[in-house]
Amino acid sequence: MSHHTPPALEVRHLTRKFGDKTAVDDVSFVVEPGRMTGFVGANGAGKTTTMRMIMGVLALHGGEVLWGGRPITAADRSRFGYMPEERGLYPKQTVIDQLTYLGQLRGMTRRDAASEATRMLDRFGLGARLKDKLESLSLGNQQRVQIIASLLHGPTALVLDEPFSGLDPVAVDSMVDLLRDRLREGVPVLFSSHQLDLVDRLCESLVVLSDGKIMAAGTSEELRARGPRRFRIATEPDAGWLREEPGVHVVDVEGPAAVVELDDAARDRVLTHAVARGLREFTPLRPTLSEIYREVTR
Ligand SMILES: Nc1ncnc2c1ncn2[C@@H]1O[C@H](COP(=O)(O)OP(=O)(O)OP(=O)(O)O)[C@@H](O)[C@H]1O
Repeated sequence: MSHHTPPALEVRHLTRKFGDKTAVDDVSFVVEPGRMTGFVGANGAGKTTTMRMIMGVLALHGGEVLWGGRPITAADRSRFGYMPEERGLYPKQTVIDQLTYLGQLRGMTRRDAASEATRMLDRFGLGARLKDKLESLSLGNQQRVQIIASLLHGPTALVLDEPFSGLDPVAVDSMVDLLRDRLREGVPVLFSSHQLDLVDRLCESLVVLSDGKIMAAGTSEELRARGPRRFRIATEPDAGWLREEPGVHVVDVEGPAAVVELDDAARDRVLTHAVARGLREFTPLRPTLSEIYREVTR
């Protein structure tokens, strides 16, 4: 096989209505290869609907889905890994039979599917539960099996609807390990989540949806560069004077230290004044993705 850039997953002007309501409204974003992209937004923002359209289980009312720059095909989608919101496994079947069967549906041989499923179950701490029925597992463990089902066939892209919900921190970490294997091979990963702290820790890119519309989309760096810049400024004996400075929004001040938002025009002037007042510190702060999320959905 020739070495080529792995494909990106892209949606352009995606639109979906339910009756009078536009659940997804002209949504465009790119999930870059090898990148964990977090998909966040309040309940009902349209994340599940968007993911269903990407996977072709829900018809598009406008826009398109592209894979590697071309309109996506059913064959492309069949190589994706998808974890739908409704978890569709069979409670009465054993874990290993189920995963083997799902692997075969995805074109694996019985033997490959069984050995890969066993390997992944081991990594997920479920090696001893192979022959147990799914319904005898805790919900968190059922969730792990569901995750393995979406990863078993070495998918070319991953679309995961709330994959971490209900997982304990250890399970989250082992899942992230499994995902990183795929990311290293250039697989784009889109996952929705309500857990902003997790998104913060895991994602290089973020897509923020609100009421069906894109509020922000891009890499963490791009999004951080967009908002107002925050600085920590310390001057002796106190930093209260910053409240009087034009172009400065004081977020917090305590004795000699303050956290402020500055526009570029104010920065040099504030620095000059700070030096005149006994400068101790003038440090740019990196907002977390959670802060960016709150900023763009405010
Ligand atoms: N089959 C449907 N019929 C009618 N309305 C629907 C249907 N599916 C979704 N909707 C509506 O579309 C909007 C978006 O729903 P969606 O499930 O995509 O949001 P979400 O961001 O995934 O929310 P959550 O975080 O709660 O899962 C909601 O207002 C929802 O009620």
